[in-house]
Amino acid sequence: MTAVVETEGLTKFYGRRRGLEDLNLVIRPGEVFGYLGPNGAGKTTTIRLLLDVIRPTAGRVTVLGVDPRDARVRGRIGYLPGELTLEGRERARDYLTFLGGMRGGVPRERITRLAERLEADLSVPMGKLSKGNKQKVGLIQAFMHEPEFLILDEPTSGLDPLVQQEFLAMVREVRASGRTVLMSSHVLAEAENVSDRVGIVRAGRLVAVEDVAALRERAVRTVEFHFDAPVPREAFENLPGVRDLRVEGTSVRVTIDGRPDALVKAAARFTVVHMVSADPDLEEIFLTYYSEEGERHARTGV
Ligand SMILES: Nc1ncnc2c1ncn2[C@@H]1O[C@H](COP(=O)(O)OP(=O)(O)OP(=O)(O)O)[C@@H](O)[C@H]1O
Repeated sequence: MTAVVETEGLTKFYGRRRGLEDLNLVIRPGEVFGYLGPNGAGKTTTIRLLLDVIRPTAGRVTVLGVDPRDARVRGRIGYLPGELTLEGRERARDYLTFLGGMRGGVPRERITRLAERLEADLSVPMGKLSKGNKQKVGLIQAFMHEPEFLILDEPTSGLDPLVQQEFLAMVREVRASGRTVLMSSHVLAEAENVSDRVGIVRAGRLVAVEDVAALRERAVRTVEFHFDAPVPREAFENLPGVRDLRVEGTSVRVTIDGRPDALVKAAARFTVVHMVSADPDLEEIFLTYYSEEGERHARTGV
């Protein structure tokens, strides 16, 4: 299958200032790719290159199999810019209807349904929309024509937590229909929920690309079992991935590194009355990885 995005040595300098350097990235059809990095890392630069808003200094890029300069590809993409400018007296609904017409006609009910889901007020003139409502209008226009590829720059900024959840549900639906999403963020927690893979960019360089499920599997977490009677320590010793074993009467507390399978099977030989497993803090794992491996990647390129 053709990659949705494929870049080779993609580079953008603004004069002497590095925006992005030597980006080699493939985004596969049907995945949600989280593009993460601190402010000024190069996320927006990458997105603008994909959309032909700016042109590369060096390197190559294809989007949905074609050069982004091919204007026909634009209609197949839904784009939420990071800095949205929605001004004027036109009502949000009229603006969205107009845009929908430009994109070959978007059913009115679809716009209404998206507005309901995001709790967006479309009766307000655009210039008078609150920041959060502007963001919602931006999201509606990105999703409404059901594009093959959604590029969302900081999509949840300004949205309250409940609306964020709804947005994430929308992203999952896009993936379920086999379409592709690239979303940028400077917060891992926001992207980890829905992303299949995450890429980290820093100071214009991609320092890591990780599978979220694999990252979770590598995570260190604490697990606690409570049994109906005291258990022998030996039953939990030397289990693969188990560290810091503490057996106190009827409870067992361990740190596990990787899969909990062996531990769960060992515990299942006794009567478990209660179990606590702290969710791995992906942000923490990622930061560890980011500071150790990431530094190495950045230095050596491997
Ligand atoms: N038009 C421009 N002219 C000069 N430098 C620019 C321009 N746009 C971006 N840069 C620089 O390129 C680098 C990458 O910026 P970019 O906007 O891509 O980062 P970002 O990861 O999107 O950050 P943010 O989260 O703040 O939007 C920064 O050092 C920025 O100052």
